[in-house]
Amino acid sequence: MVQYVEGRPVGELTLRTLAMPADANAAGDIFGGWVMAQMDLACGIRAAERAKGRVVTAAVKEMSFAKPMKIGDTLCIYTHIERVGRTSMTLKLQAWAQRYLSDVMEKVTEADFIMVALDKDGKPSPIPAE
Ligand SMILES: CC(=O)SCCNC(=O)CCNC(=O)[C@H](O)C(C)(C)COP(=O)(O)OP(=O)(O)OC[C@H]1O[C@@H](n2cnc3c(N)ncnc32)[C@H](O)[C@@H]1OP(=O)(O)O
Repeated sequence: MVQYVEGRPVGELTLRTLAMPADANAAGDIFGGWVMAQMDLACGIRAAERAKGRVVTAAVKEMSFAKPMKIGDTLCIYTHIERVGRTSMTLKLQAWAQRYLSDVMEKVTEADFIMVALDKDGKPSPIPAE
C-alpha cells in the first residue's frame, strides 16, 4: 500500500514517468529543469482537455524543491484546475516521487501554472463552458 509522507497529493494524477540516468547530474540527483518540463507537459495535457483546444504556458509562479528526485524514482504529477478566467486558467501542480522500488511517496515540488487557450492564429481564445 502506498505510504504518503506529509499529506496527500491534491488534484488528478495526470502524468507518471521514470527518472532515468540521463536526467541526473553526476551525484545522481535529477535536474530540476527535467521535473519542471514534466510539470509543463502534464499542465499542457490537463489544460488542453479543459480548453478543448490549443494552450500555451503564460506563467509559472514560484517553485522551490523540497526534496530531491533520484534515478529510478517514479515522478507522479497531479494537476488541479483552480480557476478558469476568460482565456486563461490557473492550475495547481504537485510533483511527487514514488521512491525506487518502494511504496513511499514524497512531495518534491509544487507550483501554480497559468495557461492560456489559443485560437488557430495563436491569439488568446475564450475557454468554453464545461
Ligand atoms: C518563450 C517561450 O517559448 S515560453 C514557452 C511557451 N509559452 C509561450 O510561448 C507563451 C508566449 N506568450 C504568449 O504567446 C502571450 O504572451 C500569451 C498568449 C500568453 C498572452 O498573450 P497576450 O496578448 O498578452 O494576452 P492577454 O493580455 O489578452 O492575456 C490573455 C490572458 O492571459 C492572462 N495572462 C497573460 N500573461 C499572464 C501572466 N504573466 N500571469 C498571469 N496571467 C497572464 C491574462 O490575464 C488573460 O487572462 P483572462 O483572459 O482569463 O482574463
